[in-house]
Amino acid sequence: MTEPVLETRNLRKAFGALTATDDVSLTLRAGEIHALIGPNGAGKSTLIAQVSGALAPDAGSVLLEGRDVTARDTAARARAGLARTFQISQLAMEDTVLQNALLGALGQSGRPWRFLRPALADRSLRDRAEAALERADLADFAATRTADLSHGQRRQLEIAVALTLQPKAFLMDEPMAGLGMEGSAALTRLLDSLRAEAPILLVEHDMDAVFALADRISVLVYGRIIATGTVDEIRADAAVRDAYLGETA
Ligand SMILES: Nc1ncnc2c1ncn2[C@@H]1O[C@H](COP(=O)(O)OP(=O)(O)OP(=O)(O)O)[C@@H](O)[C@H]1O
Repeated sequence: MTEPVLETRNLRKAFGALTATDDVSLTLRAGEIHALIGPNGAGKSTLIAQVSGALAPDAGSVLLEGRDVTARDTAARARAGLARTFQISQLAMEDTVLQNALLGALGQSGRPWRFLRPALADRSLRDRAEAALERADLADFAATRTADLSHGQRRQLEIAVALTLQPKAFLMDEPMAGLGMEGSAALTRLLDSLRAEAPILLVEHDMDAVFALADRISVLVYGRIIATGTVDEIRADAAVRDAYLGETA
């Protein structure tokens, strides 16, 4: 089997007496959506924070394309191709959709942000930002003020901003949260097609979305992975049903 795009090995993080992630090893392979599910407080956000570099593990490592990035900070991991979308929006609400996408492209080019105005005239940056908007189904909204987008469109814009980094892997923490049926359906379609460009490690409570999208699911309970498998395998797993899925499966 080819090398995973992203891998965690034996990640451990404790907060005082509480072990929030306990010896977590998982892989993200090219072309897949790997969903991470589990009850509230299971350690999902703590795990994502260690993968992104926001939180240093007590033990274990994170590998991107086989390279150990555990010592690198979030900015260095982002430059290396790890794209994260956030639970709390990082978008500049008064700027247009295109300006937000340009900020992403500009961030990757390493130029200082105060050069946004010249950047609007920079053909290569503009092309990259416009291509990302097109990819996220937002080409028609380039000139729209970001605050005027629907909730779901803002999520699409966050993904467009991440796409300007030309990522090797996505980390997504509850992208469906707060979306209505229409927004969830649009985002599900987008994620479904994105996996071909870069695999997605997806933390998500919306089980309809997880079951529709995931190639593999890992179930985290009290900081430990109790099962990893396909949708069918996870739905049929007695321990998972007891610990988490209950009647929803
Ligand atoms: N900075 C911190 N200091 C102390 N305890 C923390 C800290 N961050 C998280 N925890 C604890 O670690 C455990 C795991 O939390 P985490 O937020 O990772 O879970 P989660 O699976 O993401 O939950 P949710 O689904 O509610 O987002 C929880 O018991 C939480 O209270």
